[in-house]
Amino acid sequence: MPELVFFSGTMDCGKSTLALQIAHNRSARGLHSVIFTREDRAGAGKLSSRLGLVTDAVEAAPELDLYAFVVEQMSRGGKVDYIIVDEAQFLLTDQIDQLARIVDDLALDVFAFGITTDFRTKLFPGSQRLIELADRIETLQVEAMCWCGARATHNARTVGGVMVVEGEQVVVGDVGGPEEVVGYEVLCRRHHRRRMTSATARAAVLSPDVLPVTSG
Ligand SMILES: Nc1ncnc2c1ncn2[C@@H]1O[C@H](COP(=O)(O)OP(=O)(O)O)[C@@H](O)[C@H]1O
Ligand SMILES: Cc1cn([C@H]2C[C@H](O)[C@@H](COP(=O)(O)O)O2)c(=O)[nH]c1=O
Repeated sequence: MPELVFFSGTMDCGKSTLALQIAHNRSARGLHSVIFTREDRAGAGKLSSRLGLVTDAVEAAPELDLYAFVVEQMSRGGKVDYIIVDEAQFLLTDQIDQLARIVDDLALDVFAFGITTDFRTKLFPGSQRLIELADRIETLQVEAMCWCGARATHNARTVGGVMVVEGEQVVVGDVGGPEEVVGYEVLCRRHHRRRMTSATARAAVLSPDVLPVTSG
């Protein structure tokens, strides 16, 4: 049975790498994919992994009907065996419904990859719809780690290394960049709740505790 599978995890846990591996293994056996992505860091129409691999993809802009796009490809004689979608959290809920229709009406597997929650721990609409519709949800096995060594489960947005909780839901960016710019850091829930990034934890260790001064 064809399936809609949602591979989810934090940022930097290997989702795009796995998407590229699935595409590689299947294309080595003569299977043809349509690869959709949206707002990849490498630019429009690219699916890139931090391991340095990159492939061309179809930019799933908000106005693109993914079901109609695949039907069009097939009706022109294009061979389509399965679909890959990266950065699926950025898709509109209607576009996730179109993916489910691709599975059900065109009998194609759809492998969607994305983060579930934003920097405020709220579900992205695209991810919420995937959780609602997917046949299967897979958590990636390579654990991203918090600075404390625990499994990272949440994505923090940082400015100058300090976690922020205000701002637009979508700001394309990366982990591990220079601290002065807007970036991201993956944290365990405990440290996300305490807004403790690696930079603020370091600063806390360096500054001696200030004892309360009592008079008299
Ligand atoms: N220099 C490196 N050597 C080995 N593995 C790396 C290196 N840089 C990144 N990675 C691996 O790549 C993963 C990120 O892969 P990527 O597919 O870009 O993640 P995602 O799409 O989930 O954000 C990291 O978790 C790490 O396992
Ligand atoms: C948490 C969070 C992330 N983003 C952006 C940042 C990146 O461009 C992508 C995630 O890509 P990855 O391949 O999984 O690292 O999402 C965002 O726009 N808003 C957020 O809250």
